Amino acid sequence: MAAVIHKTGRDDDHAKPAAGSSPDGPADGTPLPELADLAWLRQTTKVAHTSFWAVARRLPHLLREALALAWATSRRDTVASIGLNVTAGVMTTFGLLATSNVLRELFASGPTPDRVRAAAPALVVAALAVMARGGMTIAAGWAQGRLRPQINYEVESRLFAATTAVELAAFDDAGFTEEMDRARDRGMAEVAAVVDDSVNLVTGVVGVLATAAAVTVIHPVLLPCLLLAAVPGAVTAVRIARRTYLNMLARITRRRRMWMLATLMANRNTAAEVRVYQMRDFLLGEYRRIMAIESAAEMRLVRSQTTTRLGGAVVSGVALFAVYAVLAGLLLGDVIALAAAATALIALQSALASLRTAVASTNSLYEDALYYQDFRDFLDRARRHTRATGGRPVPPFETIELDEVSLNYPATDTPAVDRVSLTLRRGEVVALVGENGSGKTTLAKLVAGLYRPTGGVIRWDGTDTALLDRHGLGSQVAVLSQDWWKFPFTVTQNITVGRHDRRPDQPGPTVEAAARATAAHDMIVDLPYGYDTLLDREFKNGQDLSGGQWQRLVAARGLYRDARLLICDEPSAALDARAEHALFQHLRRHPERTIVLITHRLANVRHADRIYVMRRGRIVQQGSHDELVGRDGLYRELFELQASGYLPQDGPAAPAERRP
Ligand SMILES: Nc1ncnc2c1ncn2[C@@H]1O[C@H](COP(=O)(O)OP(=O)(O)OP(=O)(O)O)[C@@H](O)[C@H]1O
Repeated sequence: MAAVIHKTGRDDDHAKPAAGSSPDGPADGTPLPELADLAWLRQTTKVAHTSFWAVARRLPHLLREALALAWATSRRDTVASIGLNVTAGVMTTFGLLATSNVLRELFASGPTPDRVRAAAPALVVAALAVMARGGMTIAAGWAQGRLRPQINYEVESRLFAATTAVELAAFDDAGFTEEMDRARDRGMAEVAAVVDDSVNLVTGVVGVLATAAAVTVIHPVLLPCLLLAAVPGAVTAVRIARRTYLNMLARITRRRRMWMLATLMANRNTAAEVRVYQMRDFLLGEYRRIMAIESAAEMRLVRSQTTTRLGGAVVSGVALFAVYAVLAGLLLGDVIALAAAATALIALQSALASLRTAVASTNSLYEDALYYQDFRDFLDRARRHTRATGGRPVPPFETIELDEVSLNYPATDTPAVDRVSLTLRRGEVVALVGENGSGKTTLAKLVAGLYRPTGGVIRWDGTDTALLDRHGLGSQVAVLSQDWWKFPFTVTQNITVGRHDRRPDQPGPTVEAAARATAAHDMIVDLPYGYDTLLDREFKNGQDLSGGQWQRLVAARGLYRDARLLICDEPSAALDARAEHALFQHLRRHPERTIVLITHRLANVRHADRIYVMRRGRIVQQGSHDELVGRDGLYRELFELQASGYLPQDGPAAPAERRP
């Protein structure tokens, strides 16, 4: 399987459409290539990490890391888990040695009552050792149980601290999203399991060592017998774990598609469109097709696991038989006494039980280690996508200057913004206009600091923004985006989240003032709980708003933020005429505020200080409205097209047409 992956697992394979497929989908109805072929997996190098020796080499490091995590989470519970388990192991040794003494006394010559009396002290020691061992194992289990939720909490905090710190551009990288899914899907949950397994492994190994010590004291030749009995089970367990993980790797892309389809079929947001376009059969058909491939892969896995298990069981049986044969031989050859042989049998059972624990936890640890590696890889990747926040302090700006700024989205050849130079000054209203896909939103995101330019420099008052404190820079920016998220909070929270850390003594508009400025106040007080209404239908007493009502609320959030640079990307697309008028009244020139306005409704940019017209990522025209309308070019063409919609269609014919 690994060979196939290495042969075909190149990144450029991802971009190529499958042979025989077309923009309308695969002509023959066969599944999309990523559903069957591992080459579509982005993280193909993972497979190389799954060989037994690769994992075995990582194991000590992993154990150290797991224990360090446990230590950082709770020292007391870590010490208790390991300390109590190790002491329980020592009790095993005592118990076995005492048992050996009991048997020696019982098998000695002499009257039975004398033999029993002689064995009594050793019997008491053996009983005490067993009791102490049981008590300590239970206490260790309690400490381990306490560790688990604490570690889960720690790990979740680390993951979400990383996902919220990465740059926005990370989410355009499909590899990042895939790793994030994998880390959230299994990786995160397995970290506590790694700690659990590490403690169990230590416990199992201590148990085996304790038994081995007892057996060696009784007779050294019994030690290799123990090893012989253990090896086949360990090999089988590791092989099964590796297969399971490889299967998971192969399935991840299919599963992501299944989640995607499941979300489309069972989601309030998509329910209407699914019905309007009668997509039910289409979606169910796609889902079933992937399910069929998924089930076939599962069946293959179960079959191969069963075969491996069967082989392992046969070899284990033979090994155990061999151990008994060796013991019989030693007994017959008078190498060991009967009492020692009987103790060896008991020790063998105890050792096998400890070995089973050690092997089972090695097995789980092996598998969990692979998932845990996903979690760590994701954190590493997230770190690479995270910029240091610190830098020079950012005083309120006078000018923002873009110097030959470009941006290429990941894995694209054509720049979305191409060598753009412009200057924004405090108190100006600047408009970006152009046809769909011309780069306006991307340019606005660059100005807002959401993306770093891939070429050129952005300077705030002459300083490269890369050198400035990111938090300070972001706090001077508000964006009214054309794509907003319906936060499932109350109305008030939906507005105040725009500047949730504003202290009461700091200046800024009140919630109501912001809502009034965007004509949202009246509609809010009409809601059943006014400003306290929860905006999510999926919770009790939750309400939803219309598209335009949401846009008013989102605009109120942007104004509540009260930032020096306000970027408005289609802020009125869903607003009615009255709300639009109210918003644009508010977006007038203000001496302290710079406004970047993106809109297709050119009537709204007439009063802008400067208008930049974009085409294919470049600025092709600039000037005031009157200047641009007075010249031939894209702006006049777009403006006249829009204006023609307001001219009477059946009015008097144009002079040229009136001529006979
Ligand atoms: N996240 C992204 N990843 C890759 N390409 C993108 C991404 N976002 C936008 N693009 C591409 O960049 C180009 C510019 O897109 P942008 O959204 O900036 O255009 P726009 O002028 O704002 O369009 P519209 O008027 O439709 O909002 C388009 O070709 C678009 O397909």
